[in-house]
Amino acid sequence: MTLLSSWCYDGSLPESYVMPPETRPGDLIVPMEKSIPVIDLQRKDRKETIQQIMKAGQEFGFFQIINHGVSEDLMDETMNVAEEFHAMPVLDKERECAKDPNGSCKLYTSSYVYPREDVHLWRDAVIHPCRPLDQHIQFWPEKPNRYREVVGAYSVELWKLSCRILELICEGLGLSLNYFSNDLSQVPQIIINHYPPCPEPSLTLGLLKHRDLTIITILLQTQIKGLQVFKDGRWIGIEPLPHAFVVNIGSLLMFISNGKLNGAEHRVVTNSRDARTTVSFFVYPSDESIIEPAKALVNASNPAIYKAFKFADFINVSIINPDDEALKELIYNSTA
Ligand SMILES: O=C(O)CCC(=O)C(=O)O
Ligand SMILES: [Fe+2]
Repeated sequence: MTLLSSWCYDGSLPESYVMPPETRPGDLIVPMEKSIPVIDLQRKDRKETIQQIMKAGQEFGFFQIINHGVSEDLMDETMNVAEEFHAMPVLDKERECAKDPNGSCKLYTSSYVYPREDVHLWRDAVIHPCRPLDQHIQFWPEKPNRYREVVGAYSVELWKLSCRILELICEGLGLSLNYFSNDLSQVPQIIINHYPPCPEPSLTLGLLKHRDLTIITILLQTQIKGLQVFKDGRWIGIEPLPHAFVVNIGSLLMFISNGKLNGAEHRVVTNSRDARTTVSFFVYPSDESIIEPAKALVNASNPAIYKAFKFADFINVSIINPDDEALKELIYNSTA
């Protein structure tokens, strides 16, 4: 396998990474002043916290959380292990990700569909399931040495944090607090993204404009900028805050909330100086889960914007056999 991190340091930007003008990042300096809300989860007033989350979820689809209860040491250790993983030689990374005969741990460059891409993305990634931990941890990398110990502890904490955030969102939406405690949130995955320094950051991207195909995503980043959110027709940079998490609403929660929460579009720009590593916690449903606007949010004056569909069918038309028309047909309720 050719990973970006194994060849990119001495090269110029190959043609296959040059994006068409309309998708290029263009301005690398984007405003931070209107950046996304920062929400303190330790505030005493639960109602206030919920209101802040709902407002941020509607306006930006993104917010940062501080005082979230995950230890700073664990966050730092997780980032260290993530950076060490991507710094290993390609053959080591391949070996460490090949422990599951069913391929649950995936190492790839650009996107899942590299061979089908017109233009490649400037990132490498590893993704694996993390729950229940004892069913998956034996297939995770054993190098760097502390990978399993640290990422295992991290995924347990992030699971708890995701449940807490989803409960606050349920309360904000007026859904029962356990709305997501069934199949809808039971298959989280850890993804470690790595964006090496890029020779031509203005011509390519680490990730194209997208919505996460998740319920929510919780992102750990460092002080190195790169993530941008699309709001009101322009890009806004997400300012790195030490030991904060960036939380975003995924498309599935946009469907379930019948559009009340915004699954915001975002992208990743690269830079020529620093490698950037991020760790995302993707909250996913099981393949068989039915995604649909919550019944409590739909009535005669708020008809369902979206149809009910199986998560696996959504993944199929979004990623496996991407087809825009089939996707629209699957998700939109034409009678609304
Ligand atoms: O690396 C980042 O800043 C964002 C990653 C992301 O958007 C994703 O993994 O879906
Ligand atoms: Fe994303």
